[in-house]
Amino acid sequence: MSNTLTIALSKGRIFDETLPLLEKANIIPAEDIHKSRKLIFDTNHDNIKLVVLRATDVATYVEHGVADFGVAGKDVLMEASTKNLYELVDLKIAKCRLMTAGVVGEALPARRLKVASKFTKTAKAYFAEQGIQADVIKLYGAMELAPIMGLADLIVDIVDTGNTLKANGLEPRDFIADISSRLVVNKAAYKTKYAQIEPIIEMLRRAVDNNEDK
Ligand SMILES: Nc1ncnc2c1ncn2[C@@H]1O[C@H](COP(=O)(O)OP(=O)(O)OP(=O)(O)O)[C@@H](O)[C@H]1O
Ligand SMILES: O=P(O)(O)OC[C@H]1O[C@H](OP(=O)(O)OP(=O)(O)O)[C@H](O)[C@@H]1O
Repeated sequence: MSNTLTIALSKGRIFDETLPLLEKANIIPAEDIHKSRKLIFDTNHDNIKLVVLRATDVATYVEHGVADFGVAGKDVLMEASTKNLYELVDLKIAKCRLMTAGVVGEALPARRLKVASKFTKTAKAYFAEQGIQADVIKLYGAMELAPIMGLADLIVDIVDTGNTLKANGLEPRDFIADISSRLVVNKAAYKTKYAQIEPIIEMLRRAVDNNEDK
């Protein structure tokens, strides 16, 4: 059995907040990941590698066990297949909310709603739970356009400052979930590589607590 540990990360905002946490767990990339076109990176440990993926692919790599653990947003995890994953640590980074949003001041129509989102599974579950009839349309980005163009009555999207909604004439409506990034571990790897993984998890937990105390 290989004793290499592979950690899956995604570029973007999670990455920038994950690196300082990893550093506190003494895991440091051997080169500047931002300046490289590479996808696999060595670290200061011979047996720890980092792979850099799209945010939505991190859970897939860990779910299939080709990465041992990874960092992904709760929004992405709620959409993903996670039966082979443990969600072990709330890293409390990249915090935001998942919300519905619509055109400022516009009332909802008295018919089945049209909802556009990248988060279709979560959106369907949310409207079903509320007892609201809704057709959910899958989009891959720029969801704010959908209500403006008449593709949808509402969107389900991430809201932090609310600036993106405001800039597009939209307003937040209903809260769906608090989002932050989570450390996810492949269930089989957690058992077979426990001795390697557990100290790293413990250091990350401590790093999160230190961040919180500041
Ligand atoms: N405005 C925000 N504030 C805080 N956290 C956010 C915000 N937007 C997204 N996130 C969190 O950061 C994660 C990654 O977002 P990022 O914008 O870096 O990637 P992305 O553009 O959604 O992914 P990709 O384009 O690779 O599919 C999201 O899954 C979410 O958990
Ligand atoms: O409430 P705000 O502070 O404006 O943040 C919300 C925006 O942040 C995210 O987009 P991001 O900036 O990551 O761009 P992208 O997902 O479209 O790449 C999200 O998709 C929202 O559009």
